[in-house]
Parts: sequence; C-alpha cells; structure tokens
Amino acid sequence: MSGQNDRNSDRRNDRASDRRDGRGRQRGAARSQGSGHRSAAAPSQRRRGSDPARAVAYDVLRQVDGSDAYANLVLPPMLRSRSITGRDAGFATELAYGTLRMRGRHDAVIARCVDRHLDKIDPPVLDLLRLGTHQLTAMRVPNHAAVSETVGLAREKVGAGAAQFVNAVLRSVARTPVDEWLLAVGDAARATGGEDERLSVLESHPRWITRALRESLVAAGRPAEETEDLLRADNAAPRVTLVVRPGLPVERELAEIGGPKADRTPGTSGDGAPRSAPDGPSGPAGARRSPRTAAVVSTAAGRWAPTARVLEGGDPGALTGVREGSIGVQDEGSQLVTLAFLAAEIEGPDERWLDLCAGPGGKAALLAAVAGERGARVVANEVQPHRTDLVHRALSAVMADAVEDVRTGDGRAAGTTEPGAYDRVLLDAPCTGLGALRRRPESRWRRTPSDVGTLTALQGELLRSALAAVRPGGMVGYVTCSPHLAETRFVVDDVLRGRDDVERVDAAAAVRQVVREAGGEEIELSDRSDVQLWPHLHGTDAMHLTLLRRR
Ligand SMILES: C[S@@+](CC[C@H](N)C(=O)[O-])C[C@H]1O[C@@H](n2cnc3c(N)ncnc32)[C@H](O)[C@@H]1O
Repeated sequence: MSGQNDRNSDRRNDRASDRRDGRGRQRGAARSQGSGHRSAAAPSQRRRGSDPARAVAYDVLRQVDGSDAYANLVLPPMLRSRSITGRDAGFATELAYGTLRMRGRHDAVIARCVDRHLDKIDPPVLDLLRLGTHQLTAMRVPNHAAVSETVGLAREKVGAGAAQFVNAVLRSVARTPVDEWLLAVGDAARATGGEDERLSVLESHPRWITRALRESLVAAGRPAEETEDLLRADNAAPRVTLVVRPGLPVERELAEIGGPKADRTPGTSGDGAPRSAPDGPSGPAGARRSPRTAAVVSTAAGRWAPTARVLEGGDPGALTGVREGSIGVQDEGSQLVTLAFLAAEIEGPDERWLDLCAGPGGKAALLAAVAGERGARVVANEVQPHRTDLVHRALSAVMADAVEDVRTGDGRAAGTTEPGAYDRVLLDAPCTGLGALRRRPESRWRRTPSDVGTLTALQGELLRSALAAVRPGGMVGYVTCSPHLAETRFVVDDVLRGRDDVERVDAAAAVRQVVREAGGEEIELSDRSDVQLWPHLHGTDAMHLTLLRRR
C-alpha cells in the first residue's frame, strides 16, 4: 500500500475508531454523538491520547523487559493507582499477560513483516508491535481498533516516526488472517527444527522447555502428543483458587465465599443433595454451585482438595477471610500435595513439623492450620528475610499454639543443627517453576537451561538436610512446582543412591486418599509411587510430590 493510501486509510480508521470504545466495541449512536453519560471531569481532564488500559499493558511490558519486574507483582498496583477497574482491568490484564505469554509466536509473525532482525528493533517499539499483534491475532479486538489504538499509544510513548513504523508493521500483520499466519510460521518452524520447533513457536515456549515438558510427560506415562495440550494449558489464564484453611473459618467468612466447605459430605452436592452427574445441572464435575446468594464472591468446590474453592466471580481481596488470613489464594495442586504429605501415616509421635523452605508461606499456613486441628506444631524456615516476613503474615490467622517458630535460615544447615528433630519435614524446593508457567507470564523467557543445573544442586543439598532433620520413622515430602525430570525424579534418585536408611512411600495413594475423603472425582495418576500433576489434565499447576520415610 502506498504511503498516501496508508494515510487515507489511517484517517478512515481514525473516524472508525471514533465510533468505538477503546476495547474496539461499537459505541451507541447517542454516545458517539455526545449525548451519553459524560464524566464529571473538565474537558481538559477527560481522556486524551492513548487508552489507559493499553497504556498499563505497555508499562507492564516495559517494566518486565527493562527492570526485570514480575508482571503479576507490577500489574495489580498499577491498575489500582490508575483507578482502572472492571472490564478495563480485565482487558489490560489479558493484554499484558497474554502478550508476555505469546511473545514467541508474536515475534515469529512480526519477523515476517519487518526487514530487519528483531534484535535491531528498539525494545519499546518491539513491545508495541507485540501488543498490537496480540490484539490482532489472539484477542477479539477489531483490526482497525487494534491498529489505531496501538499506533496512538506508540505516538505517545515512542514518537511519531517510530509510530509510523508500528503502523506499517501492524497493518501488514492485519492483512493476513490468523489461520494463515499460524500455518505459515508453523510450517517455517517445522522446516528449520522439526515438530518440537513448530510446537514451540505456535504455542510460544522456548524449545528447551517444550522438550523438557515432553520428556516429563512421557516419563510419567502420558502420550507425547499431550505436549501440545500441556503447552496450551500454560497459555491459558488459570482460574483463581482459594484455600479455606481448616479449623479457621468462622461462619461469616464461609458465607462470604458462597458456601461452606463443611458441606462437602462425600457423595453429596454442596447443599447435601445427591451429587449430579459430571457436567450435569450443577456444572462441570465437582463444581457444585453454592446455595447462598449474598456472598461477596462466587465460588465452586475444587476438584480435588477439600480445602479448595474455585473463584467464579468477584475480587478475593474483598474477603474478610483473605484479609485476615483464614482464607488464602493458592493453587489446588499445592493444597493437594500438602494435604497428601500430611495424610501419609507415620508411626510414633506426629507433633513437630518443619517447613524447610517456607516463603511466602502458602503451604506453611495450610500445614499450621492442620497442625492446629491435630495438636501439632510447625517451624517455618525461609532463607530470605523479606520472604520470612511474608510467612509471618501468612500465618497471622493460625492458632498461635500451632506455630512454634518462624525463622530466617539456610535450610541446608537444618540437618546438621537439628538432626532427627522433626516428625515431618516438608521441602517445597526452590525450582525453575516450569509447572506454573501459566501463572508467571514472563518466566518462560527468563529461565535458561543453566538454571536447572544450579537449582538441582541446591535441591539435592536441601533434600539431604531434610532427611537428616527428620527422625527415624518420620516423613519427608519433596515438592516442586516443576515437572522437569532433573528437578524431580533425578534429584531424588541421586540423593537416595547408595542409602538404605530411606524408603519411598506411596504418594499416589496419599493423594487418592485425600481426594476420596473429600468426595472428589477419581484422580488420574501414573502407576508410580511419586505424583506428578498436570495443568491440562488436573487443572492444577504441574506440582510434583515424592514421599520418603526415614528408617
Ligand atoms: C517454592 S518456594 C516455597 C513456596 C512456599 N512453600 C509456599 O507454599 O508459599 C521456595 C522457597 O525456598 C527459599 N529458599 C531458597 N533457598 C533456600 C535455602 N537454602 N534454605 C531455605 N529456603 C530457601 C526461596 O527463597 C523460596 O522462598
């Protein structure tokens, strides 16, 4: 298209975008003619320039790229400070997180529309191209709104010259239908690197991660073809799951979440009626609707853990229970492995438990809540002082008797300084987090294969320490939120090699017991004694659990 045509088309687009709101939704005639609701702000204070939601997404991308920030830590306060709420907040979140997750695929598309290597494009300009490409290929934003709003943002952020470049590239992206783009970049990737490369580009994962996930799936007895489902699950926003910490909630808090977990009598629905068939009137299997209507948020029972409630609507931050700590936000897989660790039986006293790597305290709070019920005590240890503070906060609602100590220390020393001092030790090890990629949109691009080597060395040292800190007959739970074989099976095999004072315990049986007692559906696990959960199969993070008993 000639420059003149581009400019004419620009003007047409500008006119078109006048009749649409920032999301690309058609505005009503009265509204666009100015007779609709207007803000009380003076004209000079009304929106000028770029759309605030897109501006937030851009600022998040810049902080992630320029300051190594974590998107999930940067975005919520930014939305709050700019008073962006409701659908606008939802749009900004999908745009920021989605663009970060799908960066690999978007870059493959952008690369075919520019005449230079992407390294040669200024990072802020490249981020604008990614934002525009995400709207054009992965969101239901009309092409003209996606282009004109992103170009408007570009004018504001990087100047008119670079905005022209953004305009030209995004128009080029918009000219080809999405299916054709996917076919083109997929075929090109397959031609250079085979099926792994095609999947990696289309599902936007670094190739080494695709390979590692496929190997872990196959080792867990799953078909290699499931890799695609797993990668797709990493690209979907996870549902928010609450943990209702046992023994703590009072009636008011249960009412706030729209239905007490106490109603989860095995074999009945949430209101005590017989359980309906999966996907029957009560919704998907296990998702029983609450009978209460005046709740602050709407939730359904989790699929596996008796403590889990899946958020269906509302802001968990508005819950008294979340503010006071009797309810938390926690992946259901994390809840399940923690409860399974506690369900595995040990002989003798079961009174003193250690959480060796406790920060920020999600599992420690669940451990301590159960400890309160069982008359046990928890010591929570964390190496980073600022994360120890978070553990203190997470434990704020737990019965004081249930928490013996919260301390800052190197978990590798526990086995030497406190040998045989605990009945149970949970090691939720620092790991690559490859099992929680859906939660941390940028992390797949930050992690490198060399992280695996560094972390596995640390994991091995921590596991040796955990095994020394537990008494003979006591239980160690080795947990990671990574399914990478090097961080799971190989670390455990390596530590146990040549030792006859440790036996493996059937973690799968412990998980099944928790699920059964909660009245959940049958859980699909491999026939191994260790447990690997999967986002595409279980709807949880890919948590790993190995249980080990000291002889
Ligand atoms: C996977 S996170 C634990 C998550 C936590 N269990 C929860 O559920 O909230 C691992 C933690 O181990 C901590 N860590 C790393 N090296 C450690 C060490 N040598 N000793 C103790 N903690 C360590 C990290 O700072 C991080 O907070």
